[in-house]
Amino acid sequence: MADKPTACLALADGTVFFGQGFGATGEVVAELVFNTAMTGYQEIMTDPSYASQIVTFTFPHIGNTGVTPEDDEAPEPVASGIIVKWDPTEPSNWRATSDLVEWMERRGRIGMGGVDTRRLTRAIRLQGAPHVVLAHDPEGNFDIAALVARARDWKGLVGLDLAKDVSCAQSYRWDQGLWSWEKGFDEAPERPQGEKPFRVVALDYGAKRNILRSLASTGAEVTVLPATATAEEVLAHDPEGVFLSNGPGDPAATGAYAVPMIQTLLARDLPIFGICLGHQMLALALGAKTIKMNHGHHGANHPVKDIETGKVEITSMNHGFAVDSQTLPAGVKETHVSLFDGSNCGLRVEDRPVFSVQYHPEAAPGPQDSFYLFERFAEAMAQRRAG
Ligand SMILES: NC(=O)CC[C@H](N)C(=O)O
Repeated sequence: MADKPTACLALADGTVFFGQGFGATGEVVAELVFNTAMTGYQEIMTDPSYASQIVTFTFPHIGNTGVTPEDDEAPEPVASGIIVKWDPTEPSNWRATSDLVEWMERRGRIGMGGVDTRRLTRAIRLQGAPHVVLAHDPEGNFDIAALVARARDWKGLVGLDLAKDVSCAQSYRWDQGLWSWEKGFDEAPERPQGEKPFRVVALDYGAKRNILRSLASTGAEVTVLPATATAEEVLAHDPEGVFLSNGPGDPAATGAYAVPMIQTLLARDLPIFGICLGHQMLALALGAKTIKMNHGHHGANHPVKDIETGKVEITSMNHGFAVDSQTLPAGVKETHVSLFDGSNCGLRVEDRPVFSVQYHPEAAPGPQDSFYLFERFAEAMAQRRAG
């Protein structure tokens, strides 16, 4: 590390970490979380669910595969910043079109290297995801007291509705490729001759692209609607299935629009599938409650048990809120639990094709054990078609 630190991370409790800044300069206030994935930093940074969060990576080598537009989960990085063990290295990857530092600089995202990320991760685990300010100044001038005060004054994610901010402005038809566990990118799904694709409406609360690709690859024609779309607007597309996406912020803060919209849809006989924020909002619409977790789950190696089959899936995770399984009403079954802490990871409505999971079956990055959930959704639509 050079002599004078050029980046500074101030926690609301007064703890300060110094390091070398890279990417954009300036300062940003956010919640700090740690992510344990070994690869996929670009997908993580562009996952819209990371709005108002800074990610510290526990894996030490971040940046060494560069960046490529193919790996963007959204048009821009959404995470407010990143903290890494050491400065990103020169990329060594035939797919790379740019390096991480330049990419972050052009897109206004602050990075800090040279940090003891193990110590930082322990601090997050002990005190819960802290409110922080990350500052990068090439001159190394920091007003520490002011940074700590700003972190302390920030209200945090509880009660914060961010889904409608990161959602698309207008509805559109997904036509940007496919992805499937068996075929990888961009191979057309094989559908029986003459069979029409399923009409799926996907509500965009901050949807990752690989979710939309995965839906399309199971034979769906996906129409994406903005977060604030009403039930009437959804039903005007005559959907055969409705998908509720992942997204940032507090699920309970979407009560003004998403939850009542989902309740109206639940009165119809429609397959509904939700992921992450979509799972939490579906639970709220069914009458359950959500809670803020201590430090959440962020990584690509989280074991989850399917209670009904006993099978364990290794999953990709990114959430700081969770459904309180004690509050699931009669007729709603818990289907999956985290083997790390027993928290709720899935639900289904008994005798109806309505289900959701807390984790990310589309991976990006992560293991692909859970892709079967997209097939389950397609199967539910096929059954509905068959009458
Ligand atoms: N990935 C997501 O959809 C995250 C959902 C929600 N914002 C949470 O942190 O729990």
